[in-house]
Amino acid sequence: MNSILECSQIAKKFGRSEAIRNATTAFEEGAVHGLLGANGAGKTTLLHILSGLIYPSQGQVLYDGQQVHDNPAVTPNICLVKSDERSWADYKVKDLIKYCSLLLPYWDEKFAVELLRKFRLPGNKKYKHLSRGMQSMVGIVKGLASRAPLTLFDEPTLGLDADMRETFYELMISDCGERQRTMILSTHQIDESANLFQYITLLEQGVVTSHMDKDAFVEQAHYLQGDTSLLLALASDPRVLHEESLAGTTVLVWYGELENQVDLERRGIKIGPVPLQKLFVYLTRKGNLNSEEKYYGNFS
Ligand SMILES: Nc1ncnc2c1ncn2[C@@H]1O[C@H](COP(=O)(O)OP(=O)(O)OP(=O)(O)O)[C@@H](O)[C@H]1O
Repeated sequence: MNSILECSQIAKKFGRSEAIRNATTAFEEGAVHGLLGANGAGKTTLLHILSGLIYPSQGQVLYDGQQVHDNPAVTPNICLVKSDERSWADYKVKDLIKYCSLLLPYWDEKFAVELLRKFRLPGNKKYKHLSRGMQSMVGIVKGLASRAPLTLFDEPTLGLDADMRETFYELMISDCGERQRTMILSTHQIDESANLFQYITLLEQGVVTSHMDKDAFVEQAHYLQGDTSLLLALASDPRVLHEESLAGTTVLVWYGELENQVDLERRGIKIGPVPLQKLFVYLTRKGNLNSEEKYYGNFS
């Protein structure tokens, strides 16, 4: 698959703190990408940089080989849906939609009206008077009806109920499939959106630690469950992300090649898949443990 968006050696400093550090990655065209990271990992900052909304302190972003920042030839292809649109507060929904239609060159008015009806959004209400979930819906209408070739959603399902989240996922899949749009979506609702993603980008403390095919990413992880005396011999391997033992049985979470799978199974160890959300949690915890001293050292 071709890459439509590439960023190389991106850094972003706010004062003395570094929100993004040396981020280099590329996003495949026509795919749905999941941007995952713990609170404060830098997802919003990275999405704002990728969309051209804010400048990196260092590095560059290329869309289809062209500079994103300060480039009017590229900007119309990109739509960013922020998680929090503070500047929309005093505008009515119908005026915001009108504004989007003027701003976004690929705007599909018919689709926008269909979405407004589907989400039952009241055109005459001001954005600030909408519930949190309804505010998210306005963002979703903007992002989907923009029909922008590259659409970035920052936590688009905040406050949405389960039915509306499912509706959004279905709309997203069908639009991406039919129109070859590229979408990058940051979310903390990993389990339920896991099926959407073809690629996963992992951000840890401002660093892109992984960008890979979602299935390949998940297939690298295994639960190993069985006799403690057998499994504890493996526990010191750096590929072990997590370990817990109870009453003679141990569970290890293994991330990486499992060379001796057949032998382990022969010795009674049960081996199973790790869901994406769990894998994310174990990877994040391990990353945090490794850097704990650096981050909390100032308080001791
Ligand atoms: N305008 C700003 N000024 C100062 N620091 C900022 C600013 N924006 C972000 N940061 C800092 O940059 C880091 C990354 O923040 P960011 O909002 O990008 O993370 P995130 O992954 O989106 O977090 P969350 O999942 O909690 O929304 C945080 O430490 C945050 O405090």
